[in-house]
Amino acid sequence: MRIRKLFKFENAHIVRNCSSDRCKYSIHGHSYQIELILEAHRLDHGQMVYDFGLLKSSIKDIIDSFDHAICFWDKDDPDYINACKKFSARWISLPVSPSAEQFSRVVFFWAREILKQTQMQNGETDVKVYSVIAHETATGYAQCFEDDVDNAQMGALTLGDFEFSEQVKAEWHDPNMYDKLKKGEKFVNPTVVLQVD
Ligand SMILES: Nc1nc2c(c(=O)[nH]1)N=C([C@H](O)[C@H](O)COP(=O)(O)OP(=O)(O)OP(=O)(O)O)CN2
Repeated sequence: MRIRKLFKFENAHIVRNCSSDRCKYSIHGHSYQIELILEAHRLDHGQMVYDFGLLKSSIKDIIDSFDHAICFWDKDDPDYINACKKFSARWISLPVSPSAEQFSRVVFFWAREILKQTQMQNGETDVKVYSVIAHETATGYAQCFEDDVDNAQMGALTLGDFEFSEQVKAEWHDPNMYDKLKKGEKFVNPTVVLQVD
């Protein structure tokens, strides 16, 4: 059984070395839509794969890091990186170039790591990320599966290789969320989700 939750954000980037001229030399933005697809072979006590409300804390926060932010590949020109950091309060440094393909890998990777460290409270036993679809435009998307996340040719993804600006971190429900993730600390699910907007 699979469920799907949609997340949206506005983000700016340059994707170096691609074929599209406008894309590789000019900062431009997209209204992204991210489809997070979870799979389980058993239902929880609420007869759900995973309560949608539980996706509105750490997983939503980390995806929302991209919103109204500029993200850049950490191998880009240092002058460009410094300018991004100087003129945008919200930025994310990525170990991979910000193509739609890499957005789908990065979101899959983060969601997988958070779920792995989540202490479930309502009988969820084998819920995992099945796929992530990153819609970059109304006409183009990239879809990632688990073997893509772990494919070294596509670029290694490790938690320590991402960096978030102070403003991004300050807007999370828990500004220490990413440090907790890196340290392998547990994310304890609430027994009741009070706010569902
Ligand atoms: N496989 C990929 N191809 C392209 C990516 C990408 O991430 N993965 N990204 C871009 C650019 O970011 C570009 O802005 C989007 O390209 P494109 O789909 O050509 O955008 P348009 O709005 O012009 O598309 P229309 O279908 O003409 O509306 C380029 N390629």
